Amino acid sequence: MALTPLVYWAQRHEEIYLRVELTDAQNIDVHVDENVLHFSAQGHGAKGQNEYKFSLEFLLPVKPQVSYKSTQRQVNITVHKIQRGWWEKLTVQERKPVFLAPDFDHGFEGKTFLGFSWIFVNMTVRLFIIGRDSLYDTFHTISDVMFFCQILASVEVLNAAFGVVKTGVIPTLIQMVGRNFILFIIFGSLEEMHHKPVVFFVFYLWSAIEIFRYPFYMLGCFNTEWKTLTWLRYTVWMPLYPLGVLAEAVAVIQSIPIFDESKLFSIPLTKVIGTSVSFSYFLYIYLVLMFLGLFINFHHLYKQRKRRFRTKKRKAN
Ligand SMILES: CCCCCCCCCCCCC/C=C/C(=O)SCCNC(=O)CCNC(=O)[C@H](O)C(C)(C)COP(=O)(O)OP(=O)(O)OC[C@H]1O[C@@H](n2cnc3c(N)ncnc32)[C@H](O)[C@@H]1OP(=O)(O)O
Repeated sequence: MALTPLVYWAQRHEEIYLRVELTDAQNIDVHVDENVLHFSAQGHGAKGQNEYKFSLEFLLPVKPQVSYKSTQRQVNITVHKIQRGWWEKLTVQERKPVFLAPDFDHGFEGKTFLGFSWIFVNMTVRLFIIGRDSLYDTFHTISDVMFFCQILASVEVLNAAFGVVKTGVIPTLIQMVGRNFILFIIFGSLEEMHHKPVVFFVFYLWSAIEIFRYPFYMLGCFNTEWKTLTWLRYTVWMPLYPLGVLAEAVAVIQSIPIFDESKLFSIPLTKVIGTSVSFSYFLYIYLVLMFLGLFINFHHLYKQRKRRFRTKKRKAN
């Protein structure tokens, strides 16, 4: 007897993603006929090894060509919308089919937002309660969550590279490389940096922008906009980005004598010469790259801001 598998769904403006919970699926047949997706396969699902089937009639027109990929754990199906836009639900039926559920795996923005909010609130509260002393132990109290958030945020580069979101790969890459370099190399590898107040300024400036940016993306996923939030997302970076890069530059400069002394990451030259090239030479080059990166991303964000507010004005007319 054919059973129904569990199906999770998510959407982007141009695509629908279905994740069918079937392990080792075989004899897979997926096709769209008159806007109805038909799926059948043999595999191991919620009711053991069996034949599983389902059909879904989409809310709005989709292209008849579907693509799918079967992994050991699931079958991933991608369907392309004919018209770009956000659907309020997936199917035409009034009631959602029982086997269908939203796929929250696509919502990394939510987790990253929670992480950065925790950082921002925690640092603010500690500053009010402990005062200046809180500047000296930011790394010990915050770094684990910051590592987690930054690793999650690195997904943004993949999203940009695979065209999941409409954003440039280069600005996203600059942002990711820039932050991870400071977090993992400058702060992460040098214990001497952990108690410096600069850690507080870097973490505070990073998280201050993200508490506006991620909710803005999250609302975008639901095709919703809150004007004040949009304004904040496209304005707050103006003072924060240069200040953030300045704080990062201070961290790099403070780390140079430590790298020189410890010889960490220095490149040993041959025994005949008997010396090594200090990592600090790379850091001097990096300082120049930082301001180049700042210029590229400042220009990018300025263009995004103009595009966003120009489109809004045009829509309003
Ligand atoms: C090549 C390597 C070289 C290495 C050199 C290294 C040098 C490094 C130097 C630079 C160091 C910088 C380190 C960083 C410091 C700081 O962060 S300081 C603190 C302040 N920081 C900021 O203000 C920057 C914040 N960051 C950003 O804004 C982004 O990361 C960005 C990449 C710089 C720009 O974002 P972008 O996505 O391009 O712009 P948006 O307008 O926001 O988005 C475009 C559209 O895409 C949609 N979208 C994007 N992401 C998502 C998502 N996750 N989910 C859903 N949708 C998303 C977004 O909604 C937009 O769509 P539309 O609304 O339809 O336009």
